[in-house]
Amino acid sequence: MTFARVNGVVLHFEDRGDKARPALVFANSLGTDFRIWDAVLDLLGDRFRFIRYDKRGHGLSEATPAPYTLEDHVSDLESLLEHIGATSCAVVGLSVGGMIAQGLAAKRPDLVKAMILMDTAHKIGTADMWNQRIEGVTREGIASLADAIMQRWFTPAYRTPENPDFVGYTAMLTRTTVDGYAGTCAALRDADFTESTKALTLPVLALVGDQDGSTPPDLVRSTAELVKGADFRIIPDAGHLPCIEQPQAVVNLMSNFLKQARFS
Ligand SMILES: O=C(O)CC1=CCC(=O)O1
Repeated sequence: MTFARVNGVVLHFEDRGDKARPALVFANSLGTDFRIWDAVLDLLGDRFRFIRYDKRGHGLSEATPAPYTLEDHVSDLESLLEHIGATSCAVVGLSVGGMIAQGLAAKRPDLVKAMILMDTAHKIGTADMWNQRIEGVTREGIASLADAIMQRWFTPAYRTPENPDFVGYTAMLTRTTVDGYAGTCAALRDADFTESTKALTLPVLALVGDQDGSTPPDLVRSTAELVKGADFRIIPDAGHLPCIEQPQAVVNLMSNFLKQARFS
């Protein structure tokens, strides 16, 4: 396990593989930690340097008091990359992780050379929705929201108590700290990257599960359309976390894109 104090917070991260190889950086969604990328990393093999981390308040990273801003999350990742000496990378961002990717690409075009935006958008949800979520989590705990969240994360076929992976990922969600979860809901509530994402010029691939209940295909398509030349693909039989439900399809699309972007 590796930890570092950067930008005033202790982050848990992994920096795996030959540092001379192209660096792929993975940023997670709300209520998850970096283990959601296990299958994708296994399938990608050893072609890349893999950098993944738990954003503040998630996984084994420190939970500073809520609320957070998207700028906090962006600066955390920027500082972590500086700490480990990564000076050029492609960022793979899922959901709020995709917003972190967009924010970092806008802030540091010298650092982010390509981006894979997975089940994410330039703006996710409404202020009312996030305020209700913050209130629910703070008053009743994350477990009170787990059923509704799981319906957005996974397809009905995956979502059965007989599936040990489903049970495990539910535990991952419910063990997220209240500060981390509510703090990141506040960050999502207050973030709108429409203008900054429109100004991006790097290669972008946008992916989405066909049954994503949080950032549905039309929303992800509208984000891809903001960036000139961005590719948009729908992954069959997946909800909000295709890296878990359909890792091979994700890796096939990622590999083609990274080759075309000359990032492999
Ligand atoms: O909980 C959800 O609806 C899924 C989600 C929204 C933003 C994020 O990162 O995950």
